[in-house]
Formats: sequence, C-alpha cells, structure tokens
Amino acid sequence: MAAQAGPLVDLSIDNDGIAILTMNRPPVNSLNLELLEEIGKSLDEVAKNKTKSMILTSSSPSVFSAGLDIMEMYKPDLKRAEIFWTTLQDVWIKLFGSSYITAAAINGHAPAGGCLLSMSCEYRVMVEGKYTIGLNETALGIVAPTWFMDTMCHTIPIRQAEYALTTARMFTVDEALQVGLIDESASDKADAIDKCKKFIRKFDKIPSLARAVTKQKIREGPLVRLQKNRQQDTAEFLGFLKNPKIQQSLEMYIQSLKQKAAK
Ligand SMILES: CCCCCCCC/C=C\CC(=O)SCCNC(=O)CCNC(=O)[C@H](O)C(C)(C)COP(=O)(O)OP(=O)(O)OC[C@H]1O[C@@H](n2cnc3c(N)ncnc32)[C@H](O)[C@@H]1OP(=O)(O)O
Repeated sequence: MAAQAGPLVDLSIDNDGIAILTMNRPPVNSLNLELLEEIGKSLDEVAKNKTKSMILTSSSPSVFSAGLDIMEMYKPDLKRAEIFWTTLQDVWIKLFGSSYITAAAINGHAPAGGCLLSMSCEYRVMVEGKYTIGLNETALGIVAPTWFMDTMCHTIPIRQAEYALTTARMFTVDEALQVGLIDESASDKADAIDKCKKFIRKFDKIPSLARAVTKQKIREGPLVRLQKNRQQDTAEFLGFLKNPKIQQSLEMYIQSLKQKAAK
C-alpha cells in the first residue's frame, strides 16, 4: 500500500456553514487506527463548533472506503488491535449518535466498514458507476458485529438486511436505490455533494433541538446496546483475532486482493 503523504482527513467548512469531512488515505481509504483516530477528532470538532451539518466523502476518484484495514486484523499486536476496535466503536457512536445533520456523498465503492460509515449518516447519495455497497463480512468468513447489523436494520427493512448480511450481498447503485440503502444517485461527486446539501436545507425551517432529539431518540436502541456491551464486544473481537481459522481466512483474502491488484 502507498505511503501516506498528506493528512488522513480534510475538514473544511463551506460558505453555507456545512462541514465537509473528506477521508484521504490512498489508495482505498481502508480504515486503520490512525485514520479512525483522525475521523474521530474531526467529528469532535464538528460537534464542538456547533456546525449544523456534516457531509462525509472521500478524496479517492473511485473508492469511498474499502472498510476496515485488513492488516489491522491479520496477525496483529493485540494491544493495538484493542485500541483499533475501541476507536472504531467511538467513531460509530459519535457519527451514528451525532446531534448535527449528517449525509454521505459516496463517490465510489463502499464495502463493509465503508458501508457502515455511510449508513451511520442520515442520508446517502451515491455516484453512478460500477460501484458497489454492502456488508460483505460473511464472504470473508467473519461475522459483522451486532452494531453493524443494527445499523443496516436501521437503514433497510430487516428481511432485506438479513438476506444481504447472510449472503454478503454487494449492491449496485441501482439495487441500493431500490432497497433504500442509498437515498439518491448522482452523476459525479459534485452532484452528490449538491444533493446532500439539498437534503440538509430541508431542515432550515425545522427547530434544530427538536430535530436533534428526535434523531437521537430514534437511534437510541442500537447506541445503548453497544454502550452496555462495549467490553464484551471488544473481547469478542480480540477472541476472533486469536482464532487460527479466522487468521487463515484473512490470509487467503489478503492474497486474493493482492493478486487482483497485481493484474
Ligand atoms: C465483535 C465480533 C467480532 C468482530 C469480527 C470482525 C468484524 C470486522 C468487521 C468489518 C470488516 C471489514 O470492514 S473488513 C474489510 C472488508 N473490505 C473489503 O472486503 C474490500 C476489499 N477491497 C476491495 O474490494 C477493493 O480494494 C475495492 C473495491 C475497495 C477497490 O478496488 P480497486 O481496484 O480500486 O483497488 P485494489 O483492489 O487494487 O486495492 C488497492 C490496494 O489496496 C489494498 N486493499 C484493498 N482493500 C483493503 C482493505 N480493506 N484493507 C487493507 N488493504 C486493502 C489492496 O490489497 C491493494 O493493495 P496493494 O496495492 O498493496 O496490492
């Protein structure tokens, strides 16, 4: 993987006062500990500055995020793996539970953790193309944590979520639109951001406290579930990493990714 040259995220505020959080970890924005830490800090900043809304996107021309960095899970240092997992939990709690308005401009592929980040936002616009989105964990021989599943069940009907999760379904843009995994498609990234802004403007006349409390109440179930089970969730993750069969599956998956990239 290419060495990181610049900052891992860019956080800017546009003329309308909307925060744009851009993930910038080439080549595929795989979520390693450092990227997750930077996303978490940016989310804190958005909350602290009382910015009314945030759009999450990526600097890559074809990938929103490739999900968790598999190298964080393959034969890891267990102390780092624990920090990695709790940082991912923190990012999800901050994003899914945020009081400000959130939208994702999905400008490319969004598998697994990439899909999770976008589903944690309130609105999703995905750029048309041969991109796919979904939770593909079972295809890697791993089980998505309950809060990943909860987030999907919060986004699409539970029957569709069960089917998608068990079959590791990766949705095309049209399929995602049909099932409600995304709200709109867009011709390019600029159009996706414009459409996210149009969604954000819908709240101009809605009192912000009423909106925020409503959002947080409707999201309370999954949030409380993780908050109550955080330690157990982390222990399960670490136990999973120690399982030789899982390590073997990850090794095979890494090899298949490398072979594909080399072609
Ligand atoms: C509490 C209970 C237990 C919990 C269990 C754990 C649960 C774990 C939960 C979540 C899992 C995940 O998020 S796992 C990650 C899943 N992600 C994927 O499967 C995506 C894999 N990547 C791709 O499909 C493609 O890369 C892409 C479609 C995203 C982009 O394709 P593109 O052709 O543009 O790029 P390349 O495939 O050529 O890749 C370039 C380069 O990046 C490396 N790469 C890709 N994805 C990852 C990744 N997720 N992690 C690390 N590295 C990745 C790829 O190997 C290439 O590397 P090289 O250039 O070095 O060969």
